[in-house]
Amino acid sequence: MTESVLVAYGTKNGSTAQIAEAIAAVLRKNGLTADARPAASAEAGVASYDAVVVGGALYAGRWHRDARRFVRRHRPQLAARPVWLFSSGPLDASASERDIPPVSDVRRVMGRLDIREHVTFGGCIEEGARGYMARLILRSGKGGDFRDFGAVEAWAERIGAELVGEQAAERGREGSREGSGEGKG
Ligand SMILES: Cc1cc2nc3c(=O)[nH]c(=O)nc-3n(C[C@H](O)[C@H](O)[C@H](O)COP(=O)(O)O)c2cc1C
Repeated sequence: MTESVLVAYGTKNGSTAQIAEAIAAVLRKNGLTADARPAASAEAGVASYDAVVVGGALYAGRWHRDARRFVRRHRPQLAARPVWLFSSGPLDASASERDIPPVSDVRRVMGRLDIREHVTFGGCIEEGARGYMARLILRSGKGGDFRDFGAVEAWAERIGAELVGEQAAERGREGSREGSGEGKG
């Protein structure tokens, strides 16, 4: 059976949702089933998925509340699956130039769940963004789109390769068990 991946995201202005969609699209290209869903939506249940990617926008040094709540709510199911995390935030090229360490909310998750990897991608704030601070950032000319979709897709390719590789290895083990007659009788 094809492995299925949930890409759950917490966003305020929509740019993290687009990163999640890009990740899901790459996973599908790799032959997996993948859904990008708002972390707050009821649909974002975990039980029917084999692996989970959770992403959240960064606001004032915090991982988006929906991403935090999602992890809290689904922790037992997440603990039983491969999990990757991402953050999106920096409004400059820094995330493309170096690894940006996880914020404390994400570090806390990493202390409680054995996740595969966390990465921080550049963020985006554009005309129409909600909130006084967002408007202030835009007015001061510090807005823009700093998301590096090449980096996002490369990361998703790695996740896809890992899952597809593990799936093939599992099938190989099942095949050799059947071949040796193990489990029969
Ligand atoms: C009020 C405000 C606070 C922000 N705080 C941070 C921050 O602490 N760290 C960071 O890397 N980016 C910060 N950002 C940038 C956002 O994380 C970035 O715009 C992100 O792409 C927004 O994601 P969203 O469109 O999914 O809501 C902030 C943006 C705003 C408007």
